[in-house]
Amino acid sequence: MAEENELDGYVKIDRYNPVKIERIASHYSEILSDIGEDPSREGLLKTPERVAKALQYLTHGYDLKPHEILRSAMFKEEYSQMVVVKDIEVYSMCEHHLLPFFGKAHVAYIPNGHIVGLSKIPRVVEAYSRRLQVQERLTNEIRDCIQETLNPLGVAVVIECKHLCMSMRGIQKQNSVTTTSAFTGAFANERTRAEFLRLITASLD
Ligand SMILES: Nc1nc2c(ncn2[C@@H]2O[C@H](COP(=O)(O)OP(=O)(O)OP(=O)(O)O)[C@@H](O)[C@H]2O)c(=O)[nH]1
Ligand SMILES: [Zn+2]
Repeated sequence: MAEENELDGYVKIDRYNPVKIERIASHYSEILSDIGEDPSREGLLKTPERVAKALQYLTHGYDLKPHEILRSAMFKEEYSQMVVVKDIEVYSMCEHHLLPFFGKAHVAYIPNGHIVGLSKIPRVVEAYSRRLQVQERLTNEIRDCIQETLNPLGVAVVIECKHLCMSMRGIQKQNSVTTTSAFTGAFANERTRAEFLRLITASLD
């Protein structure tokens, strides 16, 4: 079982649950046979176990507690301008095909007496993206977690992703990007939302 630190909701993801690994691996051994492969050939001998570990890693967000992650680093501060963390890499798996979708998340909030340790925002993105997801729910869950924990004046989340289920199979559109967004509070205001959108499209150079 992944080992949990009760204090901050983090989980050591280098520890695998051996019982689950064995079970998942045995399912994958059958899947290999079902697709016409020979699971006993040399190159595939360790594949079921590798896939089981990869899958456990790719879904380790279920073991994380994003609200606690945020609560572990909240600081009283009178800063009341927009805080934006942009270009956060996202790697998730679509719940319909178990294929990856990946891209970037941009997150902003307007503090209301408290700020949060900056690294905790990408950690929240990780906690929700390392699960089976649809992009819309991922977007809303990140927004809700920040709103519920930090109680800021507003939260904004924009996610842009490519879905492999739309490029390497199915409709096979290689370049389509899906954008989702979710806002609360002050971001209902058109000017505030426009400032956020300007900041996430601005470049540092
Ligand atoms: N809204 C939403 N849809 C998604 C996401 N990821 C995958 N999908 C879609 O989920 C849908 C599942 O539709 P189905 O018709 O049941 O599955 P399918 O026959 O494999 O569909 P195709 O992909 O069109 O071949 C597809 O349209 C996918 O593009 C996501 O994050 N959000
Ligand atoms: Zn899909």
